[in-house]
Amino acid sequence: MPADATAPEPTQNATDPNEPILVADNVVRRFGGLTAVDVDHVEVPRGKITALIGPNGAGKTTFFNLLTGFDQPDTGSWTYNGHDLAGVPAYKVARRGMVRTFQLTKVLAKLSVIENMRLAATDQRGERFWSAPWAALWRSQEREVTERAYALLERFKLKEKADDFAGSLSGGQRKLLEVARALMVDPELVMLDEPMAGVNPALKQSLLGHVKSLREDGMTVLFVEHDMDMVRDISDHVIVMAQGRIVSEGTPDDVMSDPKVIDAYLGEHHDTDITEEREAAELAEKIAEAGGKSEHLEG
Ligand SMILES: Nc1ncnc2c1ncn2[C@@H]1O[C@H](COP(=O)(O)OP(=O)(O)OP(=O)(O)O)[C@@H](O)[C@H]1O
Repeated sequence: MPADATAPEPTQNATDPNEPILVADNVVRRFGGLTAVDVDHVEVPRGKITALIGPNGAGKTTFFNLLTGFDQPDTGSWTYNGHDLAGVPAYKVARRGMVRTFQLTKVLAKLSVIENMRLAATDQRGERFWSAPWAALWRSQEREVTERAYALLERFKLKEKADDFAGSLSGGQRKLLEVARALMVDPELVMLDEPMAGVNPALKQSLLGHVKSLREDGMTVLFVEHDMDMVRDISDHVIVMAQGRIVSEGTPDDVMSDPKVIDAYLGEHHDTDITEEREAAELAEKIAEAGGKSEHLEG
């Protein structure tokens, strides 16, 4: 047992600010006859906010799951800070400083907010934390975890809710809690899965501010999102997936004016019902509008 069992695994040495933090090559994931992910090459720039967008079923969540060790690809490799991550289990990926958020589950909803925070630290430290035989060491580690948890709850304006059940929080507050939980391990790369889903307009601005503050604190953010306003507002870089592949990349303005992106949103729905087709058309319109809006602002 090493002296400091709770210390994050050593972060890797390739931290040149100009080097991408994450690089993936030839990552393929099939479900039976369906190829959900087929990414030839993609890079996530360090210290920036990158959005991963695409129509429903494009493979975004599956790709997230693969990168973070929650699923295994059929083929492919990817590196984080220059080190191979293929085959590394999710808790070790988190220990190395790459964490992702999830929707809260029922079990977590029945725990208090502070318990959720504390659990995030222990989850990601792995079982050996709890099997440590030294009670004194435990206690001091627990104290540190609790202090960190309260400090983060304060930052995310959730301190008053510390003893409430997580299930009693609003959708937006749960999203804040998810981000706060992710920060328990002091990550370098934070991956957010649809942070705006279920968030009311009042909390949206606050959440946007928090995501931007992660970048100000030197973290890299990669997020999956359908909310095009958020994508346009805060992304430095946008990666677009459709049918498992990367179809476009660039600044928000670049991708939102890329005909391949509009096609991707419309094309997915040629054979589907009229409601889905209308939704896709509206989304494509929103992308076009958002692109136009930013051109207008810049002009
Ligand atoms: N466990 C699974 N078994 C079978 N098919 C799956 C599984 N997970 C995902 N898929 C399929 O893989 C494709 C990609 O799904 P995925 O959820 O990654 O897309 P997405 O871009 O995240 O979509 P959304 O924006 O709707 O969340 C879809 O066709 C989906 O039905």
